[in-house]
Parts: sequence; structure tokens; C-alpha cells
Amino acid sequence: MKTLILASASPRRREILKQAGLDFEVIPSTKEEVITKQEPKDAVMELALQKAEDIAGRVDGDCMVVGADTVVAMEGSILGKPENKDDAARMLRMLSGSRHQVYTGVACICGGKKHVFYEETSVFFYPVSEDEIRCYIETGEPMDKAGAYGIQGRAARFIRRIEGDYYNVVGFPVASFLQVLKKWDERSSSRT
Ligand SMILES: Cc1cn([C@H]2C[C@H](O)[C@@H](COP(=O)(O)OP(=O)(O)OP(=O)(O)O)O2)c(=O)[nH]c1=O
Repeated sequence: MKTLILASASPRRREILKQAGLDFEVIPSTKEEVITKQEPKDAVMELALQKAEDIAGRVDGDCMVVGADTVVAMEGSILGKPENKDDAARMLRMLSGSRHQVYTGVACICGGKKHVFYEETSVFFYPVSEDEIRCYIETGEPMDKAGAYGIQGRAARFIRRIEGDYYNVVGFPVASFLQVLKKWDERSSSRT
């Protein structure tokens, strides 16, 4: 397989790829993210592509560069990372006692070819009290996470159930990514 380059600073994405047994290098994208799309699925694919293109422009064309972006979507709003503690509290109040969607977009670029896709997971929260929100925010955990929570961390206590890929919520839908790689390899070998 070609050298895989993860264009991400997210420790979660690194962990997920490692756990799945993939060998890869990390070169985080430093480009400012610009969203022009309204729909969450389009926005995450757009941002994932921006990250992958930023790094693909700087490395050898024989590598596969992968960028990703995760957002939470609720009642027509896109929730990214909270700006501050008040913003985190606002997001957690919105998510309390209801269902929302988590979208992760993934963009793969290799030798001038691009493939971009997204994965959607529904997450159901138990009602979360003001005290629980305050205590959770005090841990600092929400601040670098879309929707102000980490399902893999202390927010596990708020999760009633999920529908879909857990790893998609944590930031990288590794199984669907590997399916894409399989198809990519099959297409390349059928051409040789
Ligand atoms: C909903 C949710 C999000 N997240 C994280 C995944 C992503 O890292 C982060 C959303 O921010 P992103 O902008 O997608 O990614 P990032 O800034 O962490 O990394 P990079 O842009 O360099 O790739 O939220 C969790 O860790 N757990 C969760 O339950």
C-alpha cells in the first residue's frame, strides 16, 4: 500500500487509525477552514477536502493523503467546537434529552485522484442537568470537540444509545474508509 498521510492534528483520529492497525504519517493541515455549504454533510466533505488538498500540495504524489472533519448537527444548526464555556453550555443544553446527528467527512487524495465521502451517526442523549453541564465543562473536555462533548470520555454518561458507527462520532469512520481503500486498490489493479 502507498504511504498513508493523515492531514490532521486530532489525537483521536490518530488513535483510531492506530487501533485499526494502519501505518501512517501525520502532517496536520494548517489552512484556515472555510465553510461555504449549509448542509452538514456537504460542509464536512468540503472541510475534509480543504485539509487533504493543503497537504497533498506539499507531498510526493505517490502518497495517499487523508483529511477529515466532524460536526454535530441538530435542528438545522451545525455545532462545531465551542468558542468558550458559555458556548459549550449552550450546545450541551441543546443536546440534552434529544437526538442529534454526527457527520464526519473524509477526503482521500492520491496521484491526482480524489474521493470524498461522509458518514452519519445518530446519537441520543439522556437529559443532562445544569449541574452536570457545569461539572462537565469544568473538566475542560468539551473545548476541542464538535458539539462540546466526547463520547469516548466523560460524556459517555450522557449517551442513551447511538445508531451507526461509533468511531465516526469520535472523528474518523475507519471501517468505511477501509472499504473505500479496498475499492480503490481493486480499481488500480484491474487497470494494470
Ligand atoms: C462529537 C465528538 C467529536 N470529537 C472530536 C473529533 C474531532 O477531533 C473534533 C472536531 O474537530 P475537527 O475540526 O473535525 O478536527 P480537529 O480540529 O480535532 O483536527 P484536524 O482539523 O486537524 O483534523 O471533535 C470527539 O473526540 N468526540 C466526540 O464525541
